[in-house]
Amino acid sequence: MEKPPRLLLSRLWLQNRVYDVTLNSVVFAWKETEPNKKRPPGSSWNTCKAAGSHSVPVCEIIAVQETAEEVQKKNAGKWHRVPRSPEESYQPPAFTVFYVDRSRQHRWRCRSVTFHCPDWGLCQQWIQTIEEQLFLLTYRPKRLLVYINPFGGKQQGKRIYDQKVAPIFSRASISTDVIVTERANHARDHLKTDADLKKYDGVVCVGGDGMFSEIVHGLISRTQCDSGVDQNCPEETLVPCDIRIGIIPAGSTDCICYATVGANDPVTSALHIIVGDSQPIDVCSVHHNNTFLRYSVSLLGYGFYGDLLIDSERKRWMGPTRYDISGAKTFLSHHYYEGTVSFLPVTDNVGSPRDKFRCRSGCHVCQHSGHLPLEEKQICEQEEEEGEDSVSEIGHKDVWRVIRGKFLAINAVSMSCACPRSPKGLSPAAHLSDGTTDLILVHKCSRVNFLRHLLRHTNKKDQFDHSFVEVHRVRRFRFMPKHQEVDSEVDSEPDLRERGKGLFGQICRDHPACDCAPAHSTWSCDGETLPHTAIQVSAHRQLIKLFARGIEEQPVFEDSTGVCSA
Ligand SMILES: CCCCCCCCCCCCC/C=C/[C@@H](O)[C@H](COP(=O)(O)O)NC(=O)CCCCC
Ligand SMILES: Nc1ncnc2c1ncn2[C@@H]1O[C@H](COP(=O)(O)OP(=O)(O)O)[C@@H](O)[C@H]1O
Ligand SMILES: [Ca+2]
Repeated sequence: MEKPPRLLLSRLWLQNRVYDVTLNSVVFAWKETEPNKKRPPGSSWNTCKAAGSHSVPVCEIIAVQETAEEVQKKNAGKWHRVPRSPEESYQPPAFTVFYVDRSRQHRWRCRSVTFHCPDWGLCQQWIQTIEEQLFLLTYRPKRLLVYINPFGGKQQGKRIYDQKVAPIFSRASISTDVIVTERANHARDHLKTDADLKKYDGVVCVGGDGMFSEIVHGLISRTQCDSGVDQNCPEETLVPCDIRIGIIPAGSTDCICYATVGANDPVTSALHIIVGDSQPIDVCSVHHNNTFLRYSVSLLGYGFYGDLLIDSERKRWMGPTRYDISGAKTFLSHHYYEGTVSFLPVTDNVGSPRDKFRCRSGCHVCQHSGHLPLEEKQICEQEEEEGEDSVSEIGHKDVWRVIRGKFLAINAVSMSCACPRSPKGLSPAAHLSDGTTDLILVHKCSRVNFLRHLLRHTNKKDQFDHSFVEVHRVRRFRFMPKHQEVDSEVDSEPDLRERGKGLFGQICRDHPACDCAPAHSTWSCDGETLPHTAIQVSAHRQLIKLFARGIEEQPVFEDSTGVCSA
């Protein structure tokens, strides 16, 4: 491949060493001319030999600025920067380049490198040329609308934004309008009706998955409303949202951030926003009959995760620990729920949920998964009673399958749902933007087996390799709880049944003589509960876009001598 023409080449100092520094439209690079030797006073700039080199893609440069001469001074026991005094030794004009540096575990850091120039004119020429190249990166955001949930996670959202994110946005010359939310659904309602979205290149959410869900609901509803699309119709093809969303993780699970970037780190996310990354994401719409309920991007869970969520909401004051306490309690209660799951398996997809390869940056499965219209397909229902061999219609395209059974958990995940609690996620091979969701059915089994299954979310073993677990990649599915199969009228109102109270009450649920337990669970949808248990779900391919690029393959680390943290 032909190299792009060089824009600048100069011999400059970096920490008293001499470097050949080059810039073309793709790469900014510096190569030490004589390693491990300081430039002797009065020596020529042109007598040094080539040695170790460093390079940064132009698209990963954050900013360039003229460097005011500063020195580190100790005052009252603390080091701080002060301008050089005229008596201090002469330092030539300098410029600093801020750029993305990859650290461990998919974390990005903003590094800087400062070059001293022999004259003022050359320094200005470098600054101007780099700025011109950055100006050409038109996909980078310049104006952002930021929503901060001050109560998400450990209630650190505001501090995280002010201390870690705002300074890098300002370094990258991004202007922001910041709204600290005052109530639940404040961000959603503002986006739906009030926000002047034309003013912005992106919306940033500082909070957890629940807060992100608010932003998603606001933007999707606004887009459908502007396009005249009826969200209540389950068969509608939804219009994708143009504006990208950035997530600064400050919540309890942070799975959407983790599964799209590979880390729940505010600085990493801020840098992905600044460089203008774009990652399309699938969204599931959830309906009850012809009524729209919610959108789901991460986990739509019935049984274990639904019960866990209900319990954890009462413990919100505990912060993220609430999920561990409620997780243990829900595990002990060991509820199973009867019902019927019908689903439309994907037959034309490149991937499967049992694949060993993962959805990563530039994923070919996501790029090549075609978009099938969602109109009703041929329906051929077959019943598969538990314990019997299932007879499937192999080779038959777009056939609905029906599974009636007793389930400990029914989970639908449109992405892996990797998070710090489960670094590989609920469905490790799920794809961010292939237009499908992975439907995981955990049939009734013993507590010990269920624990084995749960533990596998935290280690390298395959969590689907159990006789009581099945996983299907689907475009659509439906669920009908058993108690509503006979009388579908029951579900015309939201479920308001009283649940068994307390841990003991829940454990008694399996005892036939005890009538204190509910016949159904509650759906948890990205951390919110749904008012109905009978639902229809459709996956919508690439409905929203994030400032992310998918998880990058692990980089090779190299020592960046002469480079310091920003
Ligand atoms: C014995 C060890 C068992 C460990 C099992 C761990 C499996 C964890 C999988 C977690 C998947 C999380 C999917 C994401 C869900 C979020 O949308 C939702 C709301 O998040 P937030 O707004 O940030 O609070 N979080 C949950 O539903 C919590 C799931 C907690 C699981 C322990
Ligand atoms: N100012 C606020 N007061 C109360 N609740 C809020 C506020 N702003 C947002 N929320 C709600 O808080 C819930 C949890 O937010 P989130 O940031 O996801 O934290 P967590 O990850 O801890 O659940 C979301 O459902 C969101 O609607
Ligand atoms: Ca998907």
